[in-house]
Amino acid sequence: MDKIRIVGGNELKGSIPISGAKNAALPLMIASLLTEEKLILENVPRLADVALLQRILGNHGVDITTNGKRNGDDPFAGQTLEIDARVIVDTTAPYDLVSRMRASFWVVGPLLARMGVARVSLPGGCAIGTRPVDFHLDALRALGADIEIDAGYVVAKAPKGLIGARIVFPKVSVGATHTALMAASVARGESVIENAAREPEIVDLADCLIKMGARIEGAGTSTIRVEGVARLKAARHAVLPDRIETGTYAMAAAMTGGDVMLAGARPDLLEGALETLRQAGAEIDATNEGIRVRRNGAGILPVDVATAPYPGFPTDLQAQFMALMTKARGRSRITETIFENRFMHVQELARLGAKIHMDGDTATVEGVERLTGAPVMATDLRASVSLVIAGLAAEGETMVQRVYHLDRGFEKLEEKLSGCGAEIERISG
Ligand SMILES: CC(=O)N[C@H]1[C@@H](OP(=O)(O)OP(=O)(O)OC[C@H]2O[C@@H](n3ccc(=O)[nH]c3=O)[C@H](O)[C@@H]2O)O[C@H](CO)[C@@H](O)[C@@H]1O
Ligand SMILES: C=C(OP(=O)(O)O)C(=O)O
Repeated sequence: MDKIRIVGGNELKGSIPISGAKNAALPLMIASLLTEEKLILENVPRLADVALLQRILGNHGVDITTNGKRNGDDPFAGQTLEIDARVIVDTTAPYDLVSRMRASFWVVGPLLARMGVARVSLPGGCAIGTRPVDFHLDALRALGADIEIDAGYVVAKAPKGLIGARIVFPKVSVGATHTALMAASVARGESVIENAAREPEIVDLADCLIKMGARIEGAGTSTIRVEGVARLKAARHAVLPDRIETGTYAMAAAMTGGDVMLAGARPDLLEGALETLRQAGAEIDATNEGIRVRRNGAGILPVDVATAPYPGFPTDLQAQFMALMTKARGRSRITETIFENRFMHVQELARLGAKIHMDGDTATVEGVERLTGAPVMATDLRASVSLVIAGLAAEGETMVQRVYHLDRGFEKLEEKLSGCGAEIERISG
């Protein structure tokens, strides 16, 4: 298994290109199942999750062509996928594939809507909580589906097609909003989705569905109205920049000090998190090129945060922010309100000398003067990158093990950071 070796202490200086968003690319690829015509997606990140979803879609009969790289191409440019779901040969998404990635479960909505039947294994994904799928299933039931659980599989049937309905989510769910939006787009009649997630990735999916001919209003607000259409057609869409990758590198720059341009990043996608970073002492400026992050001389200030659905502080940046707070001048409190078990980075950060006390859903972090390098274990995607951020500021060598978690969501992480002066390398094995 590969490891990442970091020798901490260098300031980050330079430019980091921001990739397309994993959490938008995945539902966009899945939306291809809704049409017999070709969906062309640009700016798709090269990630393990994207490759796995290509395999899952391939299993359903979807044909995907990827543009190759030519000499002289920007090594960080995203890929273009031409996705052709003209024929669906199999409506089963098997356990061995779906159990490895949460988002793959979302094929259930489009398969059901288009084929009238779907058999999809219950999902896996980052082990950060129980993560049930009841909201997805209730949304599909509201649209007229008959759903049973059989031997670990969701078996959904709607032989006469889905019918528009009012769907009220009891709690904000990104994935269930994706499911409802995709299924309602081709249901008969009008649907209203209430308490919908407002994340930018929902807006990106809605924008692409609209290009495909869907009639959707209100994406980005809590109430989304969808007038179902008989069929969707070909479209071309570019995936929006990854706000979590952006926030992660912004925190890395705030942690090490220095001056970094996050090229291609969109500040409007993470205003709340950037404001929190400003309070922590980082200077942040939006420019034509992206977001410039600096921290010169002054130390890191403690800031309390609680995660919340968009536009609140993202749970996907909680671990990275905790890493930053380990070196703050004072005490901060970090509360996780979305997932009940998203603190696995705490004991690993402690190996580097961080002082963190847990009480229920809140971590109290006592900033320390110095962190010291140590062997640590990546436990999930964002937890892993929090260890990288801490390692960049720790004295001596940090060896991050189980980096396959990182490869799910961070494209060319070592190249991007070493390009800004970090001492970081992958050790294959
Ligand atoms: C691939 C992707 O985009 N993953 C993101 C997505 O995950 P995901 O879509 O899985 O997360 P949700 O927004 O659905 O989860 C929010 C909360 O709702 C609960 N819940 C969800 C669905 C359901 O049927 N029943 C239920 O109880 C979850 O356990 C959790 O407590 O949004 C999360 C919250 O921003 C992010 O951390 C993940 O990175
Ligand atoms: C939790 C995440 O991914 P997933 O939902 O695929 O587990 C994430 O992207 O941080």
